[in-house]
Amino acid sequence: MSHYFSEKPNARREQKKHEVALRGRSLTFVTDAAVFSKSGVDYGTKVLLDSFAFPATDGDILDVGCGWGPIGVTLASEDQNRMVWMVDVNERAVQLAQGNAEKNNLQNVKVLKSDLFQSLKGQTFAAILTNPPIRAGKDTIHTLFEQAYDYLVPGGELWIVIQKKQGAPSAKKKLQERFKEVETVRKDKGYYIFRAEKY
Ligand SMILES: C[S@@+](CC[C@H](N)C(=O)[O-])C[C@H]1O[C@@H](n2cnc3c(N)ncnc32)[C@H](O)[C@@H]1O
Repeated sequence: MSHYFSEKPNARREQKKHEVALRGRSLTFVTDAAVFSKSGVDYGTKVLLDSFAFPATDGDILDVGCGWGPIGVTLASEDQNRMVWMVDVNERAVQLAQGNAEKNNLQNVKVLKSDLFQSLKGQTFAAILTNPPIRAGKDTIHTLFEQAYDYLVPGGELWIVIQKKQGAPSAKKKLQERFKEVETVRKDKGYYIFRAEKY
């Protein structure tokens, strides 16, 4: 069986085009088999996008585990003066996110294959967003939180969506060990949005 987070999915191709409205913008995306939420925008991703506010701090934005790119493409389209980075360990996701940035005529996007932050050494970000790879396990999620802290500028913000049943309360505790302030921005149908600010 091919999981959505395999590095080199070998599932058959099943490309589909979607016209979607996100944060009031009409965007075009292509999805494919073996990439997370291939049939359209995940509900948690939509709640995260609807909740997000760009930080006051200047600087780049990062979408970790970008999948086919709904988070990064939407934010790059909204603020074309910021560079938006998208990374995923799944090569098919990286190709789709790159193609989706191009389909929406975006110049301010960088898409890289990366295991968490590995391909991002030396970069810093004003905001990091993630609909995290829960299926990769708790260790990966905790590493993601810890490394996100290191890659944020002072005052930078990590935004995450996580379902209550997937361990939202323990994720919040973990974030509070490291970040100055952890705010529950929204709770919607069991999806929690957390905003964690770096000291
Ligand atoms: C829940 S999905 C979210 C996808 C997309 N951001 C969205 O909102 O539809 C999590 C993503 O994390 C990716 N992923 C899993 N392990 C990863 C890792 N170690 N480094 C980077 N990305 C990873 C998966 O391939 C998947 O695309």
